[in-house]
Amino acid sequence: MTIELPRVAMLGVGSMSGAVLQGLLASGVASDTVVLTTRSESSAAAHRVSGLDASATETDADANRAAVRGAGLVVLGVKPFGIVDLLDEVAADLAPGAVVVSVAVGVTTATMEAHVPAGVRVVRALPNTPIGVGLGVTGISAGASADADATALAGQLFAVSGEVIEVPESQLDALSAVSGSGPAYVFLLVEQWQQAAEALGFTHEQARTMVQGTVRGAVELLARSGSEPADLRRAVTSPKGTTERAVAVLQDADLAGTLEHAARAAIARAEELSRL
Ligand SMILES: NC(=O)C1=CN([C@@H]2O[C@H](COP(=O)(O)OP(=O)(O)OC[C@H]3O[C@@H](n4cnc5c(N)ncnc54)[C@H](OP(=O)(O)O)[C@@H]3O)[C@@H](O)[C@H]2O)C=CC1
Ligand SMILES: O=C(O)[C@@H]1CCC=N1
Repeated sequence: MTIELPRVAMLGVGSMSGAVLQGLLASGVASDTVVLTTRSESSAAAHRVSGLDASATETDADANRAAVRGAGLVVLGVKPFGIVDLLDEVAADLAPGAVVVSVAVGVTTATMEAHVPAGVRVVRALPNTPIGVGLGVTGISAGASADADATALAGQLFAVSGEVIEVPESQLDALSAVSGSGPAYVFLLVEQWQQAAEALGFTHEQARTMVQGTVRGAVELLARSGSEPADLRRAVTSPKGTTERAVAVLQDADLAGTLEHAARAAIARAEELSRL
């Protein structure tokens, strides 16, 4: 999919927005469509090495304001507690009708709308880092200020590199607790599973091949077969066989309950962040 975007200003380009940027460039968006800012000069310099227009607030106090001038899309990629200050900094320089998209967890569109001029349209998105390899999952919600065009434009940023789910804003932090944070859950599972394999006497390399190869293969099989995971699990689990014993141990650990508990802890933290 190739897309036409207006000039895009990305304010704060770290792990998350950096992955969104990677996805955009991989999809064919021209690098001169995008202007970037970071806090540190070292981060901006790293982007300039890749031929991008990047400046740092550390060395140019006007960097954020300059970046948003004339930008039709402004992507906020700073930490949640930095969003309001950043909006106050750039508000007077936002183009009339600009679409401001925040990827921050916790900070509501109503909060953001109170810090931008009338006519600026605010959208929230919660992507995840696999968007950098074209396999993102992004939740998106329009603020009261955003019309369908604004939401569609913002959605394109993420749809070029994965799936986009539009949800009511009241569900966005819960979506983040599933798919936004989700890659961390998968990486933790892989880490701990590899540790278990090493405890059984395999080398780190062997454990890596077995666990990562199995995860990749199982996910691909799930995607290509179109089957339910429970059916594929049953196909591995021979009655009275070995997997049955292992799965019984895992089921005793109440994985569903533990994952729900983890997600609720993330949602509670998003609520705390919304009050900072
Ligand atoms: N990481 C993830 O998987 C996800 C993160 N998010 C959201 O993304 C946002 C960013 O998180 P993450 O990418 O992990 O954080 P990072 O710390 O990796 O990135 C933050 C970026 O903001 C820059 N920055 C900080 N202050 C300013 C400023 N005043 N002006 C311009 N740039 C600034 C930093 O510059 P420098 O590099 O110089 O420090 C850095 O590039 C958060 O709000 C988070 O809630 C949402 C979904 C998933
Ligand atoms: O941990 C965080 O706060 C961010 C939001 C979702 C994933 N990372």
